[in-house]
This record gives sequence, structure tokens and C-alpha cells, in this order.
Amino acid sequence: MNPVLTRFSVMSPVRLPIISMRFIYLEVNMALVRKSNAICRRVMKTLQPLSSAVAPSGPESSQAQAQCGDRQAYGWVSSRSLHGFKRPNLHVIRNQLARFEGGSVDLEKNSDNGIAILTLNNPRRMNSMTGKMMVDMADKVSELEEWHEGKALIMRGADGNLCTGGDLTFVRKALHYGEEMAAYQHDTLTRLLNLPLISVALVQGHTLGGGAELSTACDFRVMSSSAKIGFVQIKMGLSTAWGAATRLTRLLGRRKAIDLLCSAKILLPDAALREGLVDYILPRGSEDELEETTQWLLRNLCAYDTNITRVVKSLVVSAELSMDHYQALDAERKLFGQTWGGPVQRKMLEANVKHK
Ligand SMILES: CC[C@@H](C(=O)O)C(=O)SCCNC(=O)CCNC(=O)[C@H](O)C(C)(C)COP(=O)(O)OP(=O)(O)OC[C@H]1O[C@@H](n2cnc3c(N)ncnc32)[C@H](O)[C@@H]1OP(=O)(O)O
Repeated sequence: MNPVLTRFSVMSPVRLPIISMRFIYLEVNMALVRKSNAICRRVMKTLQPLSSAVAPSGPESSQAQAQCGDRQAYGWVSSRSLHGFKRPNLHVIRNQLARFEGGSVDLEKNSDNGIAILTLNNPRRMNSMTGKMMVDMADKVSELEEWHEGKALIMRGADGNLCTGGDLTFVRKALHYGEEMAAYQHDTLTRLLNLPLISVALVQGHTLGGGAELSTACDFRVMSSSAKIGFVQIKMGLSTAWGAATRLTRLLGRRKAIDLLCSAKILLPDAALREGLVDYILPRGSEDELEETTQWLLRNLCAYDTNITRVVKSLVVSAELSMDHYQALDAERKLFGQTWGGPVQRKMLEANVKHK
């Protein structure tokens, strides 16, 4: 007789539900593992190919690599795929937006310290954004997605203001085009937020409306002691165009998000810090606030190995995006397996580092 049938036929009726519960549990677990493998592959795609820091070594690592998705076999596509955002026809929107000229968004990548500077450049209009600047920003984010040597990104505005939102000249001409513009900016800013780089917005001067929205597309906000920040959209008869309601709610929770968005209050640095909107206030009288921000980053968040910093940032992104505790832990475990026993850890073990 079939041994499986024999086992079931002699089983007590009490054990049957237990067995089927176990079966369901195993099935659910398998589904979770399959899902987390997919997430893991997405996270791995954001990392540098054959990274020296996380390159697995030894025969046992080949299994871990196979589980996580073979980096070479998958090729190196941009981290755009990380958020799986369903994009409308961005090419068409891009062509429309590019017609609204003025200003630029510029990018400098410093391979020595691993920090890139993204500058909004429309200073005569306090770096408010034209359609062309939105297209520029999307292109610069794409460039950053392919920058595998980077650790961090600072977003700032030229000449002392971060940004005062949409350029009102552009806004007036594009009143028929709100949802498309929003879709375009959502895509760019989601990609920016999910870069494997630690991002910081340098909040200077007037950071209002869409400018405040841009700052929430970064991981951290460093604020000048003379700056002001406010979500003034509601005063302009608008809700948030560039995704800040979603990001602010994640950042601060429901109550504070509603408060900031519905009161349109403009916060000075102390209040912004108290609310948890900004993370650090630059010392009063700083001569070079960009340099101060760079040093803050290097001191606090960029002191360690580039690739492991990128892995950690990607893990946090995957944890937030997957929204599932078990999937996030699974991805975390697999990526940890890639750093464990890697060259950086071995070097640190040899150096007998003390964490004083
Ligand atoms: C589509 C995005 C949307 C969203 O997120 O949902 C928004 O962003 S809505 C918010 C749009 N922004 C505004 O409404 C800001 C309007 N501007 C102001 O309130 C003031 O300019 C200021 C930012 C408080 C600065 O005031 P002040 O210090 O007195 O300077 P000026 O007003 O003289 O400004 C200097 C210069 O800059 C021009 N400017 C500033 N912001 C914008 C802007 N968003 N669009 C176009 N131009 C802007 C301002 O007009 C002055 O230029 P001149 O008039 O040529 O001197």
C-alpha cells in the first residue's frame, strides 16, 4: 500500500487538521520565499557589478549568489525597477514639459568622496521649477542610477534658496497639464528617493510649496539657520503636486502631515527640527553651507565602505516598499549573507577595530 496513504489512514482525526495547517503554513512560506527572492533580485540590481566589498568568496557563496539572482546574468539595469512604479507615457509628457524653458538642473559627481551635488538653477526665480528643469532633473536621476561609485547625494538650489515650487510663469501656461506633470515628477522623485545613495536636501532661504515637496524626496534634510520651509500649496488652491502628502505621511505620521499640509505654516529651523521635518540645523554664520553639509554627511553617514552603504540603503528601500515584514527580513538575510565573510569584513576583523 502507498506509504503516504497508510500514514493518513492510521492518523487520528485530531491530527488531520494539524497536518493540513502545517501544509498551508509551508505553502505560504514557499510563496513568501519566492516573493522575497524577487525583491532580493531587484535590490541586487542596484548594486555595483562584481562589487569588491560584497563579492562573495568561497564555494558556499555560489549558492547564496544563485539564490539572490546572478548579478551578471541579470545585467545591470537602473534602480528604476526598484519601485515598480507604473509609469504613464513619460516620453510624451517629457516632450511637452521640455517646451517650457528656463533654468537647469545640474549634476556634479565627486568620485573622490562619493558625494554628488544636484543643483536647481533658476536663481532669478528662486529656483522655482520650469518644465525643462523637470526634464533635466529626470535625466540627472537616471545618470545617478548608473553611478556605481557613489555614496551620497546633496540636493540644493543655486544662490541661497532651495526652491519656491513650480515656476509661476510655467504654472500659468501649463494649467491644463497638472496630472501629467505630477506623474512625471512622481516618477523622478520616487527614483531619486530609492537611489542606493544617501540623499540630503540642503534647505536654504525660501523652501516653499514644491520646494518643500522636493526636500521630502531625500532621506535627510539639513537646514540653514536662516531658512524657512512650508507646504503652502493649500494657500494657492492646490494639493501637493509632487508626492509630498505620501512621503510626509510616511515620514512624520498622519497628524503632523495633515497639520503641515492644511495649515500651510512656514517653519523656522527650530520648529522644523522639533516637528521632525529636518534632521540638522547648520551652525549660524556658516560661511559655506554646502561644505558644512558635505562634512555632516561624511562624518555621520558616509564613514564606511561605499558598497555596504549602498546595500544598507537599498535594504531600507526594500523594507519600505515591500511593506511585508517577512519579505524584508528575507532580503535582509540574503544580502547580509553577501557581506558576511567578504573582503571588507575580513579586513576589519584583521584590524581588530574597537568601537570607542
Ligand atoms: C506646481 C508646484 C506646486 C505644488 O507643489 O503643488 C507649488 O509649488 S505651489 C507654490 C508655488 N510658489 C509660490 O507660490 C511662491 C510665490 N512667491 C513668493 O511667495 C515670494 O516670491 C517668496 C518666495 C516668499 C519670496 O518673496 P521675496 O523675498 O519678497 O522675493 P520676491 O517675491 O521679490 O521674489 C524674487 C523673485 O523671484 C520670483 N519668484 C519667486 N518664486 C517664484 C515662483 N515660484 N515662480 C516664479 N517666480 C518666482 C519673484 O517673482 C521675484 O521675481 P521678480 O518679480 O522678477 O523680481
